Order: sequence, then C-alpha cells, then structure tokens
Amino acid sequence: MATLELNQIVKSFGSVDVLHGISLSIESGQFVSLLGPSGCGKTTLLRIIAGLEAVTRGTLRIAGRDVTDVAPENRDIAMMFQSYALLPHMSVRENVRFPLRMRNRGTRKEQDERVQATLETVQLGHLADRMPRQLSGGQQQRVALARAIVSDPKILLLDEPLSNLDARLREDMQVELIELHRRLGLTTVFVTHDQEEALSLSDTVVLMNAGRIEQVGGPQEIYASPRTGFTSEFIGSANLIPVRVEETAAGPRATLPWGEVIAVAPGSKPSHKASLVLRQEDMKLLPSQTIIPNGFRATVETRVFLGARIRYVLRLGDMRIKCLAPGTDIFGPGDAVVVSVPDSRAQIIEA
Ligand SMILES: Nc1ncnc2c1ncn2[C@@H]1O[C@H](COP(=O)(O)OP(=O)(O)OP(=O)(O)O)[C@@H](O)[C@H]1O
Repeated sequence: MATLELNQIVKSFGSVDVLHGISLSIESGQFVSLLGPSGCGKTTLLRIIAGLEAVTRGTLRIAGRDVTDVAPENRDIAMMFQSYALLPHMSVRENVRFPLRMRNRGTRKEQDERVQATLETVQLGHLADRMPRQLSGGQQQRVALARAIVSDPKILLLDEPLSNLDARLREDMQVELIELHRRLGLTTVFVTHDQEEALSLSDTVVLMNAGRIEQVGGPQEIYASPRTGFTSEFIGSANLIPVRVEETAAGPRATLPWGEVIAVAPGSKPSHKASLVLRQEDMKLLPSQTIIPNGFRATVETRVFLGARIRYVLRLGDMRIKCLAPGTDIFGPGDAVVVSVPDSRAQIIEA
C-alpha cells in the first residue's frame, strides 16, 4: 500500500513558483531519497510532507488519509533536521522521551521502556544518563534519530541529516541508517544533494530539477538508464556528446561530431538529434596503436591524480570530455590514446 501519496503539489512563495505539480507515490517501508541540486525544492517538498509548509495547490495523503490541511503533530510523521538541536539541559533519556511527553503517550513506566528500547536500537542504551554536551557529534546524531523514531511514526523525514558530519563519520552513519531501516522497515524520505549518498541508501531515488521531478527509479535504473541529459549529467557526471544515430545490419551506430562512428547500446533508436551518454568511469584509455572493438581516438589534455583513480580531460576535435581511469593507467598531456567503450555502455538519449 502507498504510505504517502502526493498529488499535483504546487508551491509558490509570493510570485515565485518553487514546486510545479509534484505527483509521487511512496510504498510502505521504502527508503526514498529526494535528490537534486541546491534550490530545486527538496526541502520545501519535505516541509510540505511534514506539514511545516502549506501547499498552494494539490493534495497529500498519508496511509490513505487526506492530511493536506492537518497540523504537523497530527500527521504521524517524524522529522530530523540537518541541525539536530538536542535540548542541552536534558539528558539523552529525557531528550528521547520529549515527543512522548508532548503527546501524552503512555504512562511514565511505558515511556521509560519505550525510550530505553529505542536507545538500544541506535546503540546508545549505555549513554542514557549523559548530557548532550558529553556526546560526540555522531552520538548526538543518533540521539536525534532516536527522538525522531521513538513515537513510532508512519513516515520518517530526514533533511540532509549527515551533512554536518566529517567524511568518515558520515560513511559510518550511512551504514547505520541502512541497518536501522532494514530492522525497523520504517518508510523514510531522505533529502540529499549528494548523488552517491542517494544511490547507496535508497530503494527509490526521486531526482528533482527546478521544482519538477526529472526521473524516479531504483538506484541501478536511474544510474544505468538516465532518461534525460540532466539525469545523466547529475548522476555519475556523464559526458553528453551530440550524435546522429542510424540503424545498420550490425546494430545501431552513432556518428560523433568529429566524424568517427561507434556502436551504441542495442535498442537505441535512429535519430538526427540525439545525445550519447558517456560515463567517466565507463571509458578505458589505451595506447594509440591498440586495436579495440569499439571506441574512438583522442588526445590527453590534462591529468588530475585523485588517489586510486586519475581524471583525464581528453580533446576530440573541438570538444573536451572527462574520463576516470584506475590510477595505474598513466598517460601525460599531449599523448594520443584510443578510448574503448563497450557498446552496452554507450547509451543514447533524445537531445
Ligand atoms: N520561505 C521562503 N520564501 C521564499 N522563497 C523560498 C522560501 N523557502 C524556499 N524558498 C526558495 O525556494 C526554492 C527551493 O528551496 P529549497 O530549500 O526547497 O531547495 P533545496 O532543493 O532544498 O535546496 P538546498 O539543497 O540548497 O537546501 C529556492 O529558490 C529558495 O530560495
């Protein structure tokens, strides 16, 4: 059953339209990411789901109930923000108890049991009597998470919850979030502008662009089958090359702007105005004399070491493309190379 249904949600701030008719259905138990560049409307959409922002038009249902005009506290949702704002004068236990007290949920004893069980869930059972200032950033984050889930909400809303953490802690928390979601099966909507985070955490990625949904799909699908140029550039930072596609006896072929012809993904439709999507990590650079089954020639313009990998900027005619290669493939500026591309990795989208 769909836990959350958004129907043609429009939001304007004064004369500025921020959301242009968002429709989306989220199944019970899913982990969904709202992903997109800064300013595309992710946080506004999350705040509308939470009831912190009114819609201009459209409707919103949670577990089948129309909640468009229902106050936040009566929506059966919990939200955790980027700044997780624990109450500094209350212990961990009292911070987590707070939502239960506000809603008068159960007796003191029942609240105690529920708080303790929730703290165990986020592996903080042993720190219940500490004050927030006595905790590390990651531990404070987990207290905030416990406070969000203690009242057993139907939907958990997370607004960039990991963006204040350093890289290492962030990775640890990502793993914890996945495990927590697996254990509790809580329907979760997660806002992020980080595509890797969205792809690694979610069952479904909702990619937004300027107040509209650009594409919805599983991480694999959205990565492997971008339907628009925006999706392919945003996810996996692909190169987009204008091409003409023709069907031949041997399968579809694309003519590149500098005249070379390569085999492209089976099923690609003939078109005079299409784009070839070449992901940086799908290309392989080889010495110029190598015979390859499919690909084209290029010249290395720039090389940037990134530790385990190297980013090359390649020149082809008057175009430049980027390529990510394992750190052992070493070419220098000015080197002629051949770029090998398996046809299955050469996706075509309508320009
Ligand atoms: N209260 C407001 N009044 C006027 N404009 C607003 C208001 N809140 C948001 N906006 C505008 O709405 C647009 C979407 O903002 P929103 O915060 O939803 O984007 P976002 O995708 O979450 O971006 P970020 O990743 O930077 O947080 C932005 O152009 C923003 O300036």
